[in-house]
Amino acid sequence: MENQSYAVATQTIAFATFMVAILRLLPTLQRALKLAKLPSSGSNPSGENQRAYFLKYTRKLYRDGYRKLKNSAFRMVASDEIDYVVVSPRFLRELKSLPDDVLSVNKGVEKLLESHYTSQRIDLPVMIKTIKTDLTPALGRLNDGISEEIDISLERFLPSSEDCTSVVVYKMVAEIVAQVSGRVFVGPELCRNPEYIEHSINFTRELMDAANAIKRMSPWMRPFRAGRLPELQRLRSRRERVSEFLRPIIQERNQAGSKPDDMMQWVMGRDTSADFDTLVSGHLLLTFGAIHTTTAMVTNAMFTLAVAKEYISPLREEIRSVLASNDGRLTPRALQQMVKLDSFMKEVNRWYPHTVVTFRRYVQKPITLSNGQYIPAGVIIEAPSDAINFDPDIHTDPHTFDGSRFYKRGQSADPGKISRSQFVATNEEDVSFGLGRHACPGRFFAANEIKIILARLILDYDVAMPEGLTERYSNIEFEKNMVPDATKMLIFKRVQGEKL
Ligand code: HEM
Repeated sequence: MENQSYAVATQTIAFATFMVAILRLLPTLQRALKLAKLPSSGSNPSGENQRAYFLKYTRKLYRDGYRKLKNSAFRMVASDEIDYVVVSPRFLRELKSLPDDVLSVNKGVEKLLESHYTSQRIDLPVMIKTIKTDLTPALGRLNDGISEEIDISLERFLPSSEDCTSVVVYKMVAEIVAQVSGRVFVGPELCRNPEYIEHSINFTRELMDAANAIKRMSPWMRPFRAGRLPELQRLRSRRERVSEFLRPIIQERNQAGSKPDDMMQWVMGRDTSADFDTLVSGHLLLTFGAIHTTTAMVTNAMFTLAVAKEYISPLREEIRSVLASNDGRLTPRALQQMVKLDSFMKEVNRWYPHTVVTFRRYVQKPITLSNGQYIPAGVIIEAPSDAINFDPDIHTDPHTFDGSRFYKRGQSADPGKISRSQFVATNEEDVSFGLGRHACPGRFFAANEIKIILARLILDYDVAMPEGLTERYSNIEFEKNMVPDATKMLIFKRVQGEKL
């Protein structure tokens, strides 16, 4: 009798567990059924496991899918457990205006960074507001400080003599960018501190290492094992050191009446109730968004200039003449007049973007596109920015590198459309900086900083490949990211008599 009731109890528990599992899986199953109705970017003909296949051919898979299916939304089976739906320019106009409770940028980034485990806070609207309303309008008065910081940091790498110097470009540029951005983020004393520069450069890498280590772990194991990952422990320790580094500065600013002219202070002024954790998290979010994106862009431009020397003379000429007509100062107006440099930067960014997708949004409520396709909640949509950049219907002869492409386009455009050819432009056919309300708010600062660094390097130095090398260094592709090789060197030689 006792055995019988034990058996019944066991069966009931097993059935209940089964039902709970079914109920929990139901939304996933429903989503899978709805998703199956969307076309797929293509099967995996190699027989390799899907993860390996995706990692090997990511860029190609997006380009092939876009070429075949650019008039519809399509599924992309990637290397993680997330369902992705790729949307082309045709749908971006209708999607970009949807509110955040339908398409969430934060949830998309939280998934990318595995915020639940890495503890990186994303939802910090004060940072975006401060970039837009304080940083961008302040560029005019910040540029002299930015130029000063570039001079100071360049001296560490490039001697003022006319000898040739071999430099690991990414390392040099990362230090310049960390210091220059730091000047604007936390002021001149801190930004020159080697510890600050080291945190700025390494935080992003450690955050991505931790997020990727978590993604490699089975979702079922994460709640139990993720905390023990060495990558996550390294990230925690980095965050603690950054907190301790920033603590006295934040305390001092809370107590003293002084008001430095920098991001940290603007954020504190804009949100007077912001606690210590918010300020540190905000600073780290800024570091994540700003340092390696800008560094990659400048490094890519230098790698290209070292082999495409025909651009050096016209760019130098433009920089010289703009300086001459602006009393030798790199004001935002002067930088805006550097249209050939702007075009060159935009073409470099088209060819060597840091990611193959932008406009990543988590779908919180289902959407029906104008062509009738249904996108269920729970997936991430992405714009295939790299594939769009090489679409022959958008760019003539897209596989030819033409540094003057956007200059020529700007010259021949109607006055109302000239801005579409600028480096900072965003529209449905140009999503390198994303699109809509959440398009990169830091792009005006980035363009400003990149132009000042490049103007300085182009005017003052001749740049060349090391002896025996003639080909541009290839970028390294991993998953959806593409980065310049951080180990590669170029030769810099001071141009006689030049000084910016
Ligand atoms: C060449 C350099 C840069 C590139 C290529 C770049 C690219 C991007 C892209 C593609 C997005 C996503 C936009 C979207 O999904 O619609 C983004 C967002 C963002 N970027 Fe940048 N970025 C750069 C520099 C910067 C800098 C210097 C800052 C800070 C001063 C910054 C701060 C941000 C922030 C805070 C967001 C999130 C915006 C939001 O969620 O509303 N970025 N960036």
